[in-house]
Amino acid sequence: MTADLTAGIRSWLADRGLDPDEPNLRDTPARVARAWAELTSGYDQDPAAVLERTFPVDRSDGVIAVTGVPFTSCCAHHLMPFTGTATIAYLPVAGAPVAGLSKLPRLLDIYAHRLQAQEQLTHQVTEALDTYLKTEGSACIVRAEHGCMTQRGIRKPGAAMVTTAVTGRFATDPELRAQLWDLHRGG
Ligand SMILES: Nc1nc2c(ncn2[C@@H]2O[C@H](COP(=O)(O)OP(=O)(O)OP(=O)(O)O)[C@@H](O)[C@H]2O)c(=O)[nH]1
Ligand SMILES: [Zn+2]
Repeated sequence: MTADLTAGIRSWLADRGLDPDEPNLRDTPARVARAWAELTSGYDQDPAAVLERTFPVDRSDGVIAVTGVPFTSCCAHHLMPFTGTATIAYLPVAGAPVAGLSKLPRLLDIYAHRLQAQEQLTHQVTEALDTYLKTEGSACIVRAEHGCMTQRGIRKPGAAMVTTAVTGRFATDPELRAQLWDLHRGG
């Protein structure tokens, strides 16, 4: 599979009228294959394993959030990068064990290292939180710039896509949702 990609890139360079053996291009097919292995490494990782390890806490009945989490992903439509930041939040069932803080960005990174639509990425994060932790709801807000929209096609640098996913009490309680947006804005 990696060999096919390497051969494909080499053939594309040649078709484009370039010399695949010139010094700057000689190792490019192998580099591209390595880069794509990294960009799609999330298919080999299990989100359940990330949230498996939890910790008991005396009180865990408020919103737990991590904000401003930078990420990079790749759009399934054009295979171009999209980059931005996310807010990830959940409301644990009172008294339930909580996940380690770093596990929320780890969860995002697993899904981001798959070929994505931003809406899907956003929902996959909340689905995983609700599936693998005891929550009364979860939320994810993603803001990102898509290379396929900023560097080619319509070419609108600076235009960002914002997507949200809310479940449980975040979906039904307006006060919680307002609190979520305050947290997202850094309040
Ligand atoms: N909803 C959504 N659309 C995306 C995402 N990433 C890329 N796209 C869009 O995918 C669409 C693909 O549209 P097509 O018409 O098949 O492809 P295209 O001719 O390259 O379209 P243009 O980008 O408009 O030039 C484009 O409108 C992209 O902006 C994403 O994460 N979510
Ligand atoms: Zn795209």
